[in-house]
Amino acid sequence: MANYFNTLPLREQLAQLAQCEFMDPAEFADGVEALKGKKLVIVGCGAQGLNQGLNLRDSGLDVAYTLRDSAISERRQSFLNASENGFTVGTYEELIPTADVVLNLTPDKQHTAVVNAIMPMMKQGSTLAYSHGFNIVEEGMQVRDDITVIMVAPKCPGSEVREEYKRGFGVPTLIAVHPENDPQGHGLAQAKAYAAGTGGHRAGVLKSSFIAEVKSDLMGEQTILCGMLQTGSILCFDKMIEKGIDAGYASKLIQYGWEVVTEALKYGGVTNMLDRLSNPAKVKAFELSEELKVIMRPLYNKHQDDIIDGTFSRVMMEDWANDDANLLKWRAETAETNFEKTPAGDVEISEQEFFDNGILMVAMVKAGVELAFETMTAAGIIAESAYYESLHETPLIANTIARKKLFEMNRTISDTAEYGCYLYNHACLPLLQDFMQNIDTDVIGRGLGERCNHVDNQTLIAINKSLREHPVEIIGTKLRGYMSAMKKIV
Ligand SMILES: NC(=O)C1=CN([C@@H]2O[C@H](COP(=O)(O)OP(=O)(O)OC[C@H]3O[C@@H](n4cnc5c(N)ncnc54)[C@H](OP(=O)(O)O)[C@@H]3O)[C@@H](O)[C@H]2O)C=CC1
Ligand SMILES: CC(=O)[C@](C)(O)C(=O)O
Ligand SMILES: [Mg+2]
Ligand SMILES: [Mg+2]
Repeated sequence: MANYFNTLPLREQLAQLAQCEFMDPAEFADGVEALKGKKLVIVGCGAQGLNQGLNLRDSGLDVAYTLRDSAISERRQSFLNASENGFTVGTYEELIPTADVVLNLTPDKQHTAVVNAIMPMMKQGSTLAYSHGFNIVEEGMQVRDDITVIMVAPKCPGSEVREEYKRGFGVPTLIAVHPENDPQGHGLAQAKAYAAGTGGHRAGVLKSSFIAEVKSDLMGEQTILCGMLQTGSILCFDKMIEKGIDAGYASKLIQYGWEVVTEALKYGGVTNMLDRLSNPAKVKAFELSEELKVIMRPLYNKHQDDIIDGTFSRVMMEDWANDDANLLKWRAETAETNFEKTPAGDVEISEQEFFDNGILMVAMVKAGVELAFETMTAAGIIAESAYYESLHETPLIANTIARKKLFEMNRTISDTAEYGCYLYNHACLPLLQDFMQNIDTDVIGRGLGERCNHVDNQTLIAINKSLREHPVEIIGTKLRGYMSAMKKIV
């Protein structure tokens, strides 16, 4: 198999990257009807598998799980996830031949093996569904001609797919039909029904392509969503300890701070996040963010370039072939960081204090969101897709850090995302060393205090204009307008 994207002429590559159409909520008027009475069999019951299955069942669909024999015989967590939630669990032989739709929710690294194992058992005219296009786009998986191939990709960690559904909302979702596999022409109807079943249609659905989803998802997860939050956590914590801030306070400010400051993003974009600061703090956060964007832009470009030309996938797949040696090593190293090893203190931090004492965190989020958005759109990704993959998903990732720090984030995201997050972290830590030399507790840990309350009007006017006119804010205002059912988290 070869990288599918790299086999296409540039004309087709650009066309596929640009596939992105915001779907009017009216297009989901039929809800899950296209899948009603169909047998949905999910392969894998992990982050996406369990949470999507719970939502699909609550939406009235017939859902069962098929797991590899060892998961069942050893009663592994995936077996417990499915059985303890009352789902039928069976082997491939028992369930795949009965399935109308097989949802492949196993780790990307396992997709080729899994699809090769289940495809011979899939009935004529059935459907194979993915939640990330890696196997099709980066590995070039060839699926039997009679099988419909679709994708329903939540722009969100598995845990929050369920939490937002339970709140009566959902998460932005990209859907696609693989152009090489839509023999009955019902791929889109099934993808729409699947998206409605997960609740994605309440937040917003983009009619995308496997290529557009992969090339944006890999970029968002490696940079702003996971890489920036990991690097920012480590740098901000170590700086506060160096400057004598209480370790428990520093740990809590970061662990919960990302969630608090990015919740402001969710409701009102970067503008609202900075508006939560005092004017002197806003000016400081803007200046730090501009400095960070200059330093980090080459790194964001490199990540996007390596994703587009397949270098990232090739390097990661070499680690897959080496039994995940680097992934496991980097996971263990992350666990040994001071931030991860320091429990959050039993100290009260008000919502506003997270902003006032976390100016650098606000600056990092602003820089990461804008850089990721700018880099994705420069690579041909459409603004709506880039928005969901940068600004909107950041608070959803921050929710996982609030639960159990970087451990929980890296446990909840896919192994693909985790691998890319570590690549970014290893490059960004040294990149920001000089920048961090000039950082003090006024922007992380203690805040500006009252000594600084003068702001030049022209400067503030220019900053407010710049914030409001960034393209991520323009498209964000439009897309958040469709999210009337969005619920508060903090
Ligand atoms: N994690 C996330 O938040 C997101 C993930 N995705 C995509 O969703 C898909 C699933 O990812 P995710 O939910 O993170 O995966 P997880 O690692 O959380 O779960 C994987 C599941 O697959 C099973 N599994 C692992 N290896 C095999 C194998 N060789 N054969 C059969 N089953 C296997 C595991 O069970 P056991 O090992 O017990 O057999 C487990 O149940 C991926 O394509 C990912 O890119 C998309 C958006 C977000
Ligand atoms: C959660 C999500 O959207 C990621 C980061 O893309 C993933 O886990 O692969
Ligand atoms: Mg993603
Ligand atoms: Mg991903």
